[in-house]
Amino acid sequence: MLYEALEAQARERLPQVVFDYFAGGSGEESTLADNTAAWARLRLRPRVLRDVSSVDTTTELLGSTLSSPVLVAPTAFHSLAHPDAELATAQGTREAGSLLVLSSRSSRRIEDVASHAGPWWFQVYVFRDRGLTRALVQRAAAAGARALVLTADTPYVGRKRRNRGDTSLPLSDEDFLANLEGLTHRALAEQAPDVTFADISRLSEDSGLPVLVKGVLRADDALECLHHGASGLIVSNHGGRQLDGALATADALPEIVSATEDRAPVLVDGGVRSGRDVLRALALGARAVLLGRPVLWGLATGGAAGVRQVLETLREDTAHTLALAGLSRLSAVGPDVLAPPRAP
Ligand SMILES: Cc1cc2nc3c(=O)[nH]c(=O)nc-3n(C[C@H](O)[C@H](O)[C@H](O)COP(=O)(O)O)c2cc1C
Ligand SMILES: CC(C)CC(=O)C(=O)O
Repeated sequence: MLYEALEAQARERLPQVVFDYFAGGSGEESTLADNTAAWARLRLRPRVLRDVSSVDTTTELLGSTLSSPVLVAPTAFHSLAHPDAELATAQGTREAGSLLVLSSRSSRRIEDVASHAGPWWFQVYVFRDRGLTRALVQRAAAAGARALVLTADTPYVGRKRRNRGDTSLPLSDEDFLANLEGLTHRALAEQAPDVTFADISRLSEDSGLPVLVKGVLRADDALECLHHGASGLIVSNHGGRQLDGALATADALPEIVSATEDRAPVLVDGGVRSGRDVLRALALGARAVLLGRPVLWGLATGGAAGVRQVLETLREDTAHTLALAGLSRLSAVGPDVLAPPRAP
């Protein structure tokens, strides 16, 4: 994996409670472990004798041109990793030619992050107060977000073995509530457990933006999201932080790609740690992947430059992998790149 040494450096630098919050998963952490293992199970079938003297990793996604099919996943509270927090993440992501999905739980204000960002989408937690949610997505739209990402897998926050919840984190109220104007108490900032498919079109109407749904692991849910107006899907189990025992995203992706038949882009995250994993995801039909924890390790160890380096390393490794697989551009990647599963 590309990021083991970087993770070790971040572990040395961060307070234990913060490292555990970033690195941990819910329950027994079985889904967390399976996310990486499931990518590794997929074996590649390289082509030979193709001219791979130049490899193009650029891609277009919902109107944004990106240097590679790797986006930054939404993660909360970047002030825990670096004093410049999401401002640094936004800058590093922009410099790498990637796209930032900004968490609702950012520790800097949307408008301030936007002024440092290239293309960005806004991740939405629907709060118990729907008026607060509406105000938030309208602010995001006004600040230049190009899409919303509705996180669907977090009606309640998964219980982590390593942490006793975010109350143990060294976060000021100002950082905790950066985006939630007018809220004076953390308890008011809880997610709504009664979010449904109807919220997809509501968010789109309130903001005027396309909505992607993140956290989908089943074909029937994927189709229901499209029926309710979703413009894209993100196959995700929240990096193994919500329902432990949920299937790995590499195992969920094929049924969703097959059911949705190119009607909307399908993205995936969870345990993507190399160019090989990026190629595997694309071969299963994903349009792009999102990277979670490695970006936090880059931020913790090097601020904006660290984030940029994490993304550039993966872009370079993706280009190298494509070349070794005999592919000179992303549109040449198809299911034939994967070998049939080995008999158990
Ligand atoms: C520390 C941390 C905070 C996260 N915060 C959010 C969040 O605010 N919103 C969200 O939709 N997903 C959140 N996620 C999930 C990520 O968007 C993503 O699904 C996951 O981290 C991808 O897996 P990876 O870390 O293995 O790359 C968080 C993940 C981590 C590790
Ligand atoms: C504040 C949390 C809900 C952020 C999150 O999604 C996570 O820690 O996984």
